[in-house]
Amino acid sequence: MSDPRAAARAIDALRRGWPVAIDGVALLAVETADRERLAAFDPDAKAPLLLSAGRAWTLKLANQRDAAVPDNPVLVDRSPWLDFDTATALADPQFDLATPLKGPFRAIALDWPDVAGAALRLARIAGVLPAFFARPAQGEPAIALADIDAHEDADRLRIVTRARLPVAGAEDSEIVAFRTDEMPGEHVALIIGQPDGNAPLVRLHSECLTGDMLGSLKCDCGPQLHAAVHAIEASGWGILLYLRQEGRGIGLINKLRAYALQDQGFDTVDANVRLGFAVDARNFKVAARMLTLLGQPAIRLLTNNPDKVAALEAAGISVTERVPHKLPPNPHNARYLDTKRDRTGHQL
Ligand SMILES: Nc1nc2c(ncn2[C@@H]2O[C@H](COP(=O)(O)OP(=O)(O)OP(=O)(O)O)[C@@H](O)[C@H]2O)c(=O)[nH]1
Ligand SMILES: [Zn+2]
Repeated sequence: MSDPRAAARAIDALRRGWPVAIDGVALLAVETADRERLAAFDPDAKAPLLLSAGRAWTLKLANQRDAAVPDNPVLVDRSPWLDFDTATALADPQFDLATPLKGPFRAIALDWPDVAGAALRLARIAGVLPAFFARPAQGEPAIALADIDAHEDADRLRIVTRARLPVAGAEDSEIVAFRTDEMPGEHVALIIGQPDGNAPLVRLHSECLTGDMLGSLKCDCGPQLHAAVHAIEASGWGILLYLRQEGRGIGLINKLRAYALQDQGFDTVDANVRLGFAVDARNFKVAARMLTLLGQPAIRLLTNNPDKVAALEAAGISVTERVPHKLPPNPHNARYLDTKRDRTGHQL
């Protein structure tokens, strides 16, 4: 039996700088550790460092091993000069340009690739940098791989409450709130208008605190959010899903780290890779589950992103039409939109 609460406890531990054990491997997150915690975790200074494929590639470590499988995590041998500060420099890309790294570093065989992948996933869910010291477990709070799967299982989402919610531009609207017992973010659906027998016009909007709330001009999220409400209202009826998948699923802090890298000149794709994350870490099964709970197996989708169509179709939702959702660029987001068109397949 998998236990999603075990994953919730592990995520909490990572954020507090406490070690966790996944299937017999003890892991200490570099970001939330410090010298004392590292010394307590690994008194002999032998524990190697686990890095994501993207981070290892950025540091030119990935090609030393597994060149054929560039998505694989990499284990870095614990040389005497790989102390806590150096590990931080390996984990955190913000200083890559300013501080040429010490070395040399050596990638060593990773006998537990599934555990490594699970650890990096946990880091993403916890919103910390994907880098860990690793050694055999010695009684740390344990989780199994299946616990992490259970934690992210979209089928655990359920409707908790619903209420009328008139919004600007769509007064005949109802909000429906969804959650699982363990996951912190509550997703919501705004049902705009009344079902009229036609497939609803649906928008999947991923949370963007900077764009949705602060009026950031770096992206197109704020204008897209408001334009979606108007487009759905004008279409007769439909559903806006507001998904708590900030920063394409890497969380606010890591998105802002990606922004800091963009300040150094990297684009939105390379910034995610340098941090050690997937370019898009969102799980659109969440959206499919919400539509299923709302009784909508066939929809028209408002998006420029063919991946969203494919992900919904793969999760059993029939997308009968893709409706473009383009907003005019501004001087601050023009490069971002160009990158989406040129590198992530957006139809812009
Ligand atoms: N990691 C990261 N996330 C970003 C960045 N800019 C915007 N986001 C997030 O991207 C999400 C919005 O996704 P977009 O890629 O803009 O658009 P999309 O939803 O994939 O596609 P459309 O449906 O066509 O709009 C939100 O969660 C934003 O917080 C960035 O530079 N880095
Ligand atoms: Zn945004």
